Amino acid sequence: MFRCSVRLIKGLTQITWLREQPVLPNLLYRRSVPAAYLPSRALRVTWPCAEEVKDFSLPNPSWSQNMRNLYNKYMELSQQGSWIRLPSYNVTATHLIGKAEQCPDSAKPQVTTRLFTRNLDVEGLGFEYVMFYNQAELRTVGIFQAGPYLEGPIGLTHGGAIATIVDTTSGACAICTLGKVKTANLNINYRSPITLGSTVEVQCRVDKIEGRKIFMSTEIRSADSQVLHIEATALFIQMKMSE
Ligand SMILES: CCCCCCCCCC(=O)SCCNC(=O)CCNC(=O)[C@H](O)C(C)(C)COP(=O)(O)OP(=O)(O)OC[C@H]1O[C@@H](n2cnc3c(N)ncnc32)[C@H](O)[C@@H]1OP(=O)(O)O
Repeated sequence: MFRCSVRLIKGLTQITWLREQPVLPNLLYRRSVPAAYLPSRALRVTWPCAEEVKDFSLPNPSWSQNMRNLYNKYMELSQQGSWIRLPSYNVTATHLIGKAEQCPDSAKPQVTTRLFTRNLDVEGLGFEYVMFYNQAELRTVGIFQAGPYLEGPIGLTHGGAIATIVDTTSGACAICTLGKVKTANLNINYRSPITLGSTVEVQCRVDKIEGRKIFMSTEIRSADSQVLHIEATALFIQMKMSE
């Protein structure tokens, strides 16, 4: 599936054409697990292909009412077909292999890495978020609730944690649009602080695509849209076929 996605993507520069491409093959393309991500023998973490693999972008008891309201809004839009909820796991390789696919025996040793934004075992302490992708408009929306372990200034969210959410939400949009990418550049204007525990809406869109470069812009606003917290731009580079 990965080779197929790469073939489809190769040489494409027209946004209009990209709008017609399927989302999930880009997100869930299959590839072998790189040696660098395979485990040391000292640590043991459950392999993500286990049946009970958890999707972290579903509601949990730590979610605020604002978070639930925004989630319900985009779930309703998803049912109408314009948006798709992006599943989220705590090991990056799970996204690459896909939940439904069988683990190759060679990849079964226990993975020791965790996705940075999903590295806490207790719900609500760190990053609580869910992302939706709109394929027709090449946009993602992230609904983000900042937990108490993301503190920077007293009672406020750390700027690095905010940068992480910008990178993650705009990166997810770039991946859904072009396939595997890396962040090359991230610029953030912090307009007003995000209080710990509050819920905000992260709006990302593709500005343009030039060859392997995809330019994104992001705004973070309060749940009621009244307060502008962040304005950001990012550049992602599509990975080469050999990577
Ligand atoms: C599973 C769920 C995940 C959710 C999403 C998470 C997203 C998170 C993504 C990340 O955080 S990635 C980790 C942080 N990023 C890195 O570690 C990247 C480190 N840098 C690199 O690996 C390389 O520099 C990079 C891949 C970005 C580019 O190297 P390449 O060899 O592939 O590209 P090349 O140097 O050939 O440049 C290709 C084009 O991009 C341009 N370019 C590259 N870096 C640039 C830069 N920094 N600024 C502006 N332009 C840049 C370059 O000029 C050129 O333009 P032209 O095609 O017009 O000539």
